[in-house]
Amino acid sequence: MRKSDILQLFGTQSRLAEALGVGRSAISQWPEQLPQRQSDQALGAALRLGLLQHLPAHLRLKPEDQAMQKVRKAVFPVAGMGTRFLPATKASPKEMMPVVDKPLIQYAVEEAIAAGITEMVFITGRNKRSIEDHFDKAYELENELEAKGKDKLLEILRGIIPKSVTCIYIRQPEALGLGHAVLCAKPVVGDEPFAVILADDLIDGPEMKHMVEVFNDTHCSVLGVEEVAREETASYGIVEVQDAPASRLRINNIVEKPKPEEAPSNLAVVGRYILTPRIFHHLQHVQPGKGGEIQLTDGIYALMQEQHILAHKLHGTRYDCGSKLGYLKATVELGRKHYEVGADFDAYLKSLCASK
Ligand SMILES: O=c1ccn([C@@H]2O[C@H](COP(=O)(O)OP(=O)(O)OP(=O)(O)O)[C@@H](O)[C@H]2O)c(=O)[nH]1
Ligand SMILES: O=P(O)(O)O[C@H]1O[C@H](CO)[C@@H](O)[C@H](O)[C@H]1O
Repeated sequence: MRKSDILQLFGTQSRLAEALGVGRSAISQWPEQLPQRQSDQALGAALRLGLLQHLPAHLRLKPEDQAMQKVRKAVFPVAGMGTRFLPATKASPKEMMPVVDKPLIQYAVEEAIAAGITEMVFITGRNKRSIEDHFDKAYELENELEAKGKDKLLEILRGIIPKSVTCIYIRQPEALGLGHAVLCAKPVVGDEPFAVILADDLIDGPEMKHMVEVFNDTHCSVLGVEEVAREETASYGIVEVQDAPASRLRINNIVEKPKPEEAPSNLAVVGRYILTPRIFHHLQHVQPGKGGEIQLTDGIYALMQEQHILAHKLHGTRYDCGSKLGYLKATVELGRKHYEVGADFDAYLKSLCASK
C-alpha cells in the first residue's frame, strides 16, 4: 500500500498520526511504499474510524481480513473472590449461583451465543471447577436421565452448550483485578476484537447482540452503559460522552469508581464490553489503580487516547447480581416470567403483598 493512498484517506498527516497514537514526525519518515506492518496499522485505524467506505476498490479489505474483524470470542472473567456473597461463595463460585434454575454464568453464555459468538473463554481461579463441569458433558447424568425416559431434562442438559460452541479455560493465578483477568485472555483472543461479559451483571435481553451490531457498523470498541443514581457512582466505571455523528455516543473520559462529587456524569459502565485487541497492549502497561487492582477501566482510558470508543445505552433490564439486593430482584423478576412456575409464583407474590 502507498503512503499517499493512506494520507488521502485520513486527509492530513496529523490526523493519521493522531489515529495511530504516534508523533507526526514518525509519519513523515514513512516511505512511499509502506511495509506490511504500517499499512496494517493504518488500515486498522481507518476501519475503526469508519473511513474505509472512502477507500478505492483495489485497496478494500480482503475477505479473510474482514473475518478477523468479527466478534467471535467472549471472555468471562470469573476468578474474583465473590466476597459480598460470603459464606455462599466460600467453596463455590459466585457465577454458579442460580437465578431460578440456571446459574448466572449460563445466562451470560446464552447472551453471547445469541450474539453469534462461538468461542467462550473463561478466566478462572481457585474454586472454579464447577464452572468447567457445568459446561462439560455429564455422561453419567445423561445416561441416567435417558434410562428413566426424562427426555425434557435431557434436552435441557444437552442444550446448555450447542455443538458449534467451544469453551476454553485459562487460569488467572492471582486475583489481581478485572483488567489483569482480561489480559490473561490475550494468548487465546490474539488479534481479534472480542466481547467481555461479567456474569454478575445479569441482563434480561440480547444486549450483546445489539452491541455487536454497533461494532459491525463502526469497528470501534463499545461499552454497555446505564444511568445510575449519583450516590452510586463509586460502584462503577463512569463515562463522559459527547454526541458523535449518527447519534453514536463517543466516550471522551472514563474514571473508575469516582465519588459522586468527582464523577464526570452518572453514566455507568455495566459488565458488557466489546474491545479491539489493542487493549492488551495497554493492559500490559497500566499500573495498579483503584483498590490496588489492575483495572480494565484504566486500560480503556489509555485505549481511548488512540481509538474512538463508543457507549451503548442498554436496552434490556440489568440486575446487579454481585449484590444481595440485585440478586433478589433478579430472582423475583425472572421467577415471575418463568415458563414453569411463573404464574404460580406471581399469584403467590400478589397474595403475599395483599396479606401484609
Ligand atoms: O482479579 C479478578 C477480579 C475480578 N474478576 C472478575 O471480574 C468480575 C467483576 O469483579 P467483582 O469485584 O464484581 O467480583 P468479585 O468476585 O471480586 O466480588 P466481590 O468480592 O466484590 O463480592 C467478576 O466476574 C469477577 O469474577 C476476575 O476474574 N479476576
Ligand atoms: O464489579 P466491579 O469489579 O466492582 O467493577 C467492574 O464492573 C463494573 C460493572 O459491574 C464496572 O462499572 C467497573 O468499571 C468494573 O471495574
